[in-house]
Amino acid sequence: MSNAPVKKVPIHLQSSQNRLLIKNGRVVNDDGMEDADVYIEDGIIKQVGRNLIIPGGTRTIDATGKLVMPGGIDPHTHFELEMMGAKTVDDFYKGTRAAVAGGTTTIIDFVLPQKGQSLIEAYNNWRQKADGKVCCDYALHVGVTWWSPSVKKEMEQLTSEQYGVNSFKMFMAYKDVWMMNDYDLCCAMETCADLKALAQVHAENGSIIARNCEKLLAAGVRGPDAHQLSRDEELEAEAVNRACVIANQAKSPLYVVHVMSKSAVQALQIARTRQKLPVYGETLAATVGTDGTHYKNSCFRHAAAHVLSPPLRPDPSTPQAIAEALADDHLQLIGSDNCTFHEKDKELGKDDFTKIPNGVNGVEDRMAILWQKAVNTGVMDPCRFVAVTSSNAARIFNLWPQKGRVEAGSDADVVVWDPRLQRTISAATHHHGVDFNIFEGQDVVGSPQYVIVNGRVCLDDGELRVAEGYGKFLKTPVNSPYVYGAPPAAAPEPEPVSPAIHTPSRVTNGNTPSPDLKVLNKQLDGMSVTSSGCSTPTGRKMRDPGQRDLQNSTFSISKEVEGLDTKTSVRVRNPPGGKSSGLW
Ligand SMILES: NC(=O)NCCC(=O)O
Ligand SMILES: [Zn+2]
Repeated sequence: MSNAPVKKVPIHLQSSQNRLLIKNGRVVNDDGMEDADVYIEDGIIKQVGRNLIIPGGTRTIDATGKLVMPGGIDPHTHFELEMMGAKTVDDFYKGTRAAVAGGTTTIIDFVLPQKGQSLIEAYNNWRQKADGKVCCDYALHVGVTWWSPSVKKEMEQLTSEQYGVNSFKMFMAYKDVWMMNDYDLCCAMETCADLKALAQVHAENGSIIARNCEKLLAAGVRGPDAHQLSRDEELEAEAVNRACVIANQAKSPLYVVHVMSKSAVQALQIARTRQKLPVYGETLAATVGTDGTHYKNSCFRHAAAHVLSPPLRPDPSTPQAIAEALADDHLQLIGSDNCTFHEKDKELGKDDFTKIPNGVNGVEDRMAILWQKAVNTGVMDPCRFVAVTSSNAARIFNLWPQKGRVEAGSDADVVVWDPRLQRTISAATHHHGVDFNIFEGQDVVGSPQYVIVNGRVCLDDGELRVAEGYGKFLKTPVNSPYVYGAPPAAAPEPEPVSPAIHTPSRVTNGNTPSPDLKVLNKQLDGMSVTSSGCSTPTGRKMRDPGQRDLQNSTFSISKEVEGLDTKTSVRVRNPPGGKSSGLW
């Protein structure tokens, strides 16, 4: 495709796309699947069901054999970020273009102020960079990279309706740049709790990393492989534990961004047993889709392209373990941390690994990689896939059910997913600005065929037709019911906050499985064509022993969806948190 951006097309000029019917597909939400048609008008899902009455002139997409899912929400991107003396290649146009190509229809980027800089000034700067360029909707987290009474005041301002921010990220690494000490971290988390915003942390022990870097450089160890050596799993796990302790002391819920190792997942699990408030864990497509063996590649370009923090782990069992942690609700979301740098920028660290700009791609391939590694292998069912790629982010950041759900009244951000579509990931064909892809050469089965963004068909039978500036900024209100609990009802005691967090094992979408669910799921296991794929309370797809591979399995989504003349709709149960009431 041409690199020239398509300028925004006013919605009233897109008449043929104002009304859209997606027919014969299987609708997948995080709590169940049903065979249903989806009717969209003026950017909103108007009806979901069968035998819908549709106005003439409506465009129809035939989704026979396809899954109809909420568009992905990538909770972690860095578009047009300046760091370590370089600027990311993917700006808000190229980045969101790549996002849409892969099935993601909302991204949440990070405003990262310099130490001493006004948070509001940085926020305005980000809005300026993004507003005219985004091809899909976006929201913003704001980094708290230093501490003072003015920062506290600005956090309060940012959570107002005017700015619409409900999450703040603190760094425990990047010493002397963005890192906060424990005292300041505690103050920032207390402020988040007071404001009913969500505290996020980059969890790595930055002081010890700095010391390790000094020692490695002094010993003449200067190549990209030293990046991982300077910040091993122990330093991530220690920081995860410390962040949980501080959050507990500050009485704050916590969201740990990019959990990259088995040790860190374990630290999260242990901390949750004593944690008073929710702790969420996000991992990355990079962690599930590749590993740290690439740091040993003799080509500097190749090794440096994989440098991000925390790093990919050399333990080859990590990707599978992380996919399982996502399936079992030990982790709740998968993001990309998309932060791409040109070769010439990575070369800033040619003779000193500490100067390699940190970051990798992932916003485009996040969904296909997880599908390939977790759904096709039987680790996760399609409902859990929707939960971790979309709905959980919508709930946590208080965008649900506007986003993250295929339901009447929700925004028409919809993906028609072809579970049989085969392709090979490559920098030659991806839609990023960067010329390297960390998943290069990987074959995936399952990708979007159509991507609908606010009612507009932006990926049309594989043809990307995004429009620059078409997306809008999403204000995220504080006091997410999912994080802070629904407002108390009249008589009964309020529900405990987010059961997902307190019962992290064996659940789909954060719910403790009830006995009847287990029975239901057992029955579903025996059902073929029309049954829900949400067949286990763990989120793992039921399968017969030895049939882990979707392509070789009797569980064939495509086969199941095709040729149906009857419908079985299975709703597993209502999601926690209830419907979001916090939207302004
Ligand atoms: N993750 C990374 O390596 N780069 C982006 C900045 C950050 O999130 O740490
Ligand atoms: Zn990041």
